[in-house]
Formats: sequence, structure tokens, C-alpha cells
Amino acid sequence: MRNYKIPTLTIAGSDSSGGAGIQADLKTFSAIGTYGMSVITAITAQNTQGVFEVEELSKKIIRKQIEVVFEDITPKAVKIGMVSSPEIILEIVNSLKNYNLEYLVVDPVMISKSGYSLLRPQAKENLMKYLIPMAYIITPNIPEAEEITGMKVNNIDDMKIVGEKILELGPKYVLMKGGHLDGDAIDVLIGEDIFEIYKSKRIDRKNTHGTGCTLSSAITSHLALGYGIKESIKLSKEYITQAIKYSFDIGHGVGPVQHFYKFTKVEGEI
Ligand SMILES: Nc1ncnc2c1ncn2[C@@H]1O[C@H](COP(=O)(O)OP(=O)(O)O)[C@@H](O)[C@H]1O
Ligand SMILES: Cc1ncc(COP(=O)(O)O)c(N)n1
Repeated sequence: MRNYKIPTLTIAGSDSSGGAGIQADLKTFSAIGTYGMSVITAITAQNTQGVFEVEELSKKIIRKQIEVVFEDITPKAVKIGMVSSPEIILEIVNSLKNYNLEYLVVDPVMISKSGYSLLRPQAKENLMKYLIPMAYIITPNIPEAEEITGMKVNNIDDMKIVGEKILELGPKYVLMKGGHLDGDAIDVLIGEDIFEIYKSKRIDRKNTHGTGCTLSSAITSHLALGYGIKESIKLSKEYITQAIKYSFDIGHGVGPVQHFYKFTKVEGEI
């Protein structure tokens, strides 16, 4: 059930071409049916062919955005995407500590599909030490999970082992995304007493710009709407699978996924 009175917040970078980052997050919030808000951490000059320039915003304006949003419209769930420097991570962590936040979804964005590094190498330590431990759920893809743990992932057994290693950093759940392995698109949810596999057929489409951003925002929306963790992942996996299935050629490179939710009613609908 969609409910546009439920506020959700993304703290992430802007993608000028609208396929990933803040733009993908807001489109997802809207399609799934929550009220989307944004705190921008960096502006990327980006299109479907690549990331051409990045300008990080100051700690001051990042802190202020968080402060005024929370003072006025407290989000039910927050998602964090691109946070590129150690200082920005620390600022966000310290700001969020002022609020009693139930659902923090951390997508540890590191490298764009086009191969551009969106996380400074020196930021990894703060990501692991301060941000990941605060997360309700963290959603690494396989290269990110390998970078965080220093371990290799070649199959589902490895996903479980490496996911459990990430769990030791302190988040409540880890969703390891398997889009980078061959064969079916298999994601694995790991928690202290949970191990769930979410499987979909691999869709042969090149347009997967923003899939990670979209999935983590879908999870944020579903948690905010009141679904439990397993149901939130199941519905979000359905959403991303459909979004990839209907992805389209726009621009000259890796196009975006399509945002729509055809299944649910709107709260208050008669
Ligand atoms: N070709 C595909 N067909 C179906 N699902 C996919 C495909 N590629 C990725 N996915 C799914 O999209 C989501 C994002 O996965 P992934 O590509 O691993 O992360 P990221 O976008 O962060 O690199 C996951 O749920 C994954 O299983
Ligand atoms: C601002 C921003 N945030 C995140 C991504 C990752 O998305 P993808 O892995 O699909 O390139 C991106 N390209 N740009």
C-alpha cells in the first residue's frame, strides 16, 4: 500500500543524467509510494556514458540540510548512498546520532557502473568504523563486499561467509547483491538469525544504470511503509527486477531502469 504521507530521506550524490544517485532514489520513493526528501552530498557531472566531474558539498551545508529536514519532517527511514570523503561520512554520522532513527539503509557506493571512483580511498576506514555499524541494513554488491572484507566472492557460499564477516562490523542485516556474478541474479540476506535467498532470472539488458541506488531506495520505502525485513527485500527485489525488465535506451551509454509500481493501491483511494 502506497502512503505519500510517510517521509523517507536519501543522503547521496546527484546524478545529472537522472539514472542513479538522488534522482533514482526520489523516483523510487515516489513510485513505491512514500514522500521523498533529499540531502545532497556531492554533485556529479554524469550521463549514461560516464562520470565526468565531481564536486563535494561542504560539511556545513550537508549538516544544515540534515538538521532542518529532521527538525521539520522526521523521516521514517533514511538511505545513504554516495558519501565520498572521510569528513563527509563523519559529519553525517555525528548529525544522525542526534536522532532516534529506526531504519538506516546504507548502500556503500564505491565505483560507478562506468568505472569512476565515487569513494575516496581514505574514506573506507570511516565507512567501516562509523557508518556501517549504525546501519539497520547494508547493501553491498560483490566488488564492494570484497573491498570491505578483503575476501573473494565467487558463489553463494562465499556470499554467506563474506556477508557474515560484514555483519561483524555491527549492522543488523546485510543484503549481498549478486548482480555481478554469472547466472541468475541472486541476492542473499544475512542477519543474526536470518539467512534468505532471493533469486530472479538474469535479464539480458545493458541498461542497468542505477540498479543499486534503486534497490536500496526500494528497501527504504518498504521499511518506512511498515513491511518487515524479509517482505521488504522480497518486494524490493520484485521492484528492481521489473525496473530492469522495462529499462530502456536513452542517451548513448548505459541507460536507466524504469520506475513504476503497478501493483499497489494508494492510501485513501476509494
Ligand atoms: N541482469 C540482471 N537481471 C536481473 N537482476 C539483476 C541484473 N543485474 C543486477 N540485478 C539485480 O539488481 C540489483 C542490483 O544488483 P548489483 O548489480 O549486484 O548491484 P549494483 O547496482 O550496486 O552494482 C540486485 O537485486 C541484483 O540481483
Ligand atoms: C551520484 C551517484 N551515486 C551512485 C552511483 C552508482 O550507480 P551505478 O553503479 O549504477 O553507476 C552513481 N553512478 N552516481
